[in-house]
Amino acid sequence: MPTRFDVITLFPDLFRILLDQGVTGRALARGLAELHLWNPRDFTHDVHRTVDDRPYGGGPGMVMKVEPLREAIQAARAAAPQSRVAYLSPQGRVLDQAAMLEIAACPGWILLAGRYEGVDERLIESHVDEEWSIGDYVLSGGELPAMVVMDAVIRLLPGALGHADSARQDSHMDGLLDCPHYTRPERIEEGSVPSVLIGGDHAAIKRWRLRQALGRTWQRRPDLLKRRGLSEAERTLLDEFILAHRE
Ligand SMILES: NC(=O)c1ccc(NC2CCCC2)nc1
Repeated sequence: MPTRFDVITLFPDLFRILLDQGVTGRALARGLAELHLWNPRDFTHDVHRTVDDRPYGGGPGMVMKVEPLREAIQAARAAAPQSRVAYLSPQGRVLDQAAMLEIAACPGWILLAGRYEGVDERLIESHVDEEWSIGDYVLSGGELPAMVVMDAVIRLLPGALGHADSARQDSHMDGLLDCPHYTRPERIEEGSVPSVLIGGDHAAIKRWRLRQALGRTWQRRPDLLKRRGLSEAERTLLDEFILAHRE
């Protein structure tokens, strides 16, 4: 059963990025996921195809009107009855990898990408199920956040990645930062590859990678480590890392 994304956007062409290449392009081409685009301008009924208007109370910029968005959402809901509606905005729940796993578990999402100063609050209150943010910063549209969510979610779908394991080994998977990566040649002016990775001791390589992930998380994102907690074995590996990295 493919995961279905219906995106409501004034700029559908922006989403070619997802369709044309990479993991998302292949997954969409293979039907692991579906992408449908709905332009609110197609749901206007005036000669000027008006989707925005001036804000009540004054102030700069424009606000997206309720009616075109309501009709676009209703059309998407009719096409995707199992989908929930999510609005991308800085006022939303900030998403992390755990949230992406939750999102990936649902059959489909109708993503509302806003523009201008945002959408009329009555649309959000009446037709939006969830509000999401990809981080605490302001963007000129909800399209890039929508694509960020779709990219993060699609790569979690079974079969989306070449090697099933690579999704699980993604950084921020099981709450740790990623270990360092190396490829040929083994020796270059920038340095050499850690010898453990050259040998064939797969148990040692697995331990080294976990030790590095734990150590880097401890060094760079202690907040993640605190939230995650450590097993006895992980505690030992982290202690080894700290001992080896004391100044
Ligand atoms: N941090 C975010 O996820 C985010 C989402 C939307 C946005 N801008 C949009 C919201 C309505 C008009 C432009 N900026 C930031």
